[in-house]
Formats: sequence, C-alpha cells, structure tokens
Amino acid sequence: MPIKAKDLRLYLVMGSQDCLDRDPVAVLQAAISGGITCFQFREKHSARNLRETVELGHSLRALCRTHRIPFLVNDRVDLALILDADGVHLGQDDLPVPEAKRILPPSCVIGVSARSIPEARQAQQEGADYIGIGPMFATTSKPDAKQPIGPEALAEIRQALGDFPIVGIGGITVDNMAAVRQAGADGIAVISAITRADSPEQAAQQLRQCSR
Ligand SMILES: Cc1ncc(COP(=O)(O)OP(=O)(O)O)c(N)n1
Ligand SMILES: Cc1ncsc1CCOP(=O)(O)O
Ligand SMILES: [Mg+2]
Repeated sequence: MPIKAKDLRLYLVMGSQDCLDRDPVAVLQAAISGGITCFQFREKHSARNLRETVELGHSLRALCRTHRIPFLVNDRVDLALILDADGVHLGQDDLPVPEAKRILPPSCVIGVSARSIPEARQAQQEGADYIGIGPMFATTSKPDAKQPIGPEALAEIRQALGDFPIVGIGGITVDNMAAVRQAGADGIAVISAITRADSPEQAAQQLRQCSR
C-alpha cells in the first residue's frame, strides 16, 4: 500500500541508541500517545546483538500494529521481512531500490534519502514511495551525517518533484519545524526532539500540534 503524505506528518525514527536509559518500547508507546503518524526502527551501533535486535523489533512492530502506525525498518531489508514491516528506509549507501524491490513484497513501502535534485529524481524514477531530505539542520543523532542543506534545498527538491511525498529530517525541533513545512515538506522526521525530551509524549504532542 503506497504511503500517504498524511502518514509522514510526524515520523519518529528511533533505535535503542537514542533512548538513553529508557525502554525503547515505553518511548514508542509515549510517542504514539502523543500523536506520531509513522515509525522507523533504526538500530545502529548498539550493544544489542542481532537476536536482541529482532526481539526488540518484534515488540516495537506489535505496538505499531495495535495502533495502526506504519512500521518501517532502516537499512535492513532482511530485518524488514522478518518483522513483517510495512516498509524500509534506504540511504544512498544502502541497498539500491531495484535490488530491494526484487526481495520485498510489492506492498512494501520504500523510502529513500536524498540531498539533491538528481538523487531525489533517481529515487522517484526507481519507484521509491517517499523521500527523506536532510539533514535540514545540524544533528547530534547521526555521527556520519553530511553538512546540513537547510529548508531552501528542500524547497528546490519540492519544485523539481511536484506532488510526491517528502519528509524533512535532521535537527528538527518545535522551534524550526515551521520552516521545513513552509518549504514544502509533507512532514518532519525526528529522533532527539522526541527521544531525548523529558516527556516524549508531550514532545510528540507539541510537534503534532505545530505540524497542522
Ligand atoms: C526518513 C528518513 N530520512 C533519511 C534517513 C537517513 O537515511 P541514511 O542516509 O541511510 O542514514 P541512516 O539513517 O541509515 O544512518 C532516515 N533514516 N530516515
Ligand atoms: C537519521 C538522520 N538522517 C539525516 S539526519 C538524521 C538524524 C536525525 O536525528 P535528529 O532529529 O535527532 O537530528
Ligand atoms: Mg541508511
């Protein structure tokens, strides 16, 4: 089922590395109560081995299923299949979209990262369902992130792509999200604005209210 622009309104990206000493399942539950519209399981560089990652993934997936929140897996198509995910998110260094499509069921959503018009056009032509553009601003959640490109670059990509689902990511907070939406994003994807907030539920609620 293709992802709708409204599903991208408030997209939480998260793995256990983002949750400090909190239980990722509790953080996701709070974020869902606060109004997130999409979730991506992004387990990176963590102390968890693959077996533990799969176990956590099953719990997060079940929670999303109960609340009818789309559940996507970052990077790993094998994990997406194991967890019966609704989709995957692939970056420019990850599995190419045509290869992913050979393995995944046709209903599986594919999101692709882009930071330029050529990258975005290629993703669109290869059959991506949405594009994640960033980093918009400086981020501390991705040590290998490239230089921020700002909402101006997103506005140019929006113009080049026309009506196609686009989400901005990277350093987005309640204070700067308006610029990302005004540039033409259908929604925002965040890690720390929710996972590092004193109250992930209230943080999600506030971001959701501001993204109307
Ligand atoms: C919604 C969304 N947009 C962009 C990214 C970044 O993906 P990628 O460039 O592959 O980097 P990693 O997340 O794998 O470190 C994303 N994950 N989600
Ligand atoms: C995964 C990812 N891709 C580009 S920036 C980023 C990190 C976003 O995290 P935060 O919302 O905490 O800046
Ligand atoms: Mg990736």
